[in-house]
Amino acid sequence: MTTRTPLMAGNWKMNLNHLEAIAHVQKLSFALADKDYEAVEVAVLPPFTDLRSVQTLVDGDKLKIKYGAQDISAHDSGAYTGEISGAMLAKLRCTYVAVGHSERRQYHGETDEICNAKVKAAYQHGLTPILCVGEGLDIRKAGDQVSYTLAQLDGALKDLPAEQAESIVIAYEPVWAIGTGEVATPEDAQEVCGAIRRRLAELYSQELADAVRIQYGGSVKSGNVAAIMAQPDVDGALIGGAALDADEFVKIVRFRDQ
Ligand SMILES: O=C[C@H](O)COP(=O)(O)O
Repeated sequence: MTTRTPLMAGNWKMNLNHLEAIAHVQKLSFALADKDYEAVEVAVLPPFTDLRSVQTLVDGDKLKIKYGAQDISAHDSGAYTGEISGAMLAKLRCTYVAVGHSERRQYHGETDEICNAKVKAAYQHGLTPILCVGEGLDIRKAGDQVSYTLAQLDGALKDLPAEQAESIVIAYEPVWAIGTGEVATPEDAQEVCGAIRRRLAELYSQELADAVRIQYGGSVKSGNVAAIMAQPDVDGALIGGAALDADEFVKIVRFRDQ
């Protein structure tokens, strides 16, 4: 049985400017100790404009916290106004990049095909994608959450070689639970995260499926994280609102103490 190190990643969304980012990461780094990093991988996903400041702080103080971006262009360079390439993120020494967050899908029309191109762009530049999948409320009410989410997974992983897929992180985020306070039950999270792992085994191999980390995201807080993390196929969380409060985020990282 593969041991998967949990990944707790804070997605700041469009919050905290570069000065606030420095203060926030400093607060996290003062609070987190070596034993936290031994038990859990900790990452933050700030806005693009914060990344250089976060990089300087992390490099300068040799912090163990990882960081990444919330999006990546499917293109390498050129006339794509407003976009940020994988090469630019790699130059900032990002580890992770979120791909296909439901807010990108909803407000920016990102399809599974675009997510597939972005996942490939991330690997091309040595970045690890955190691929977000998950159903909306109508799909959940119809009981189609597993088939819907697996179709998103299939689309985003199309033609992705096993050597790349083995390091991907999948974030299962039911859209109805994002920012609503409506957290999925631990059983809801396990149902879909378990199905994702079985699909990875079908698409690749059991060994690869056992190695991939699958996060849950959607109204995760210190008060509910332990029950979610107790599920066998949940290997971490993608945290939005609660990641903006450093004390709360640290408590989530220390989910075993809750
Ligand atoms: O990326 C994070 C998710 O969208 C969850 O956000 P939330 O914790 O505010 O519900």
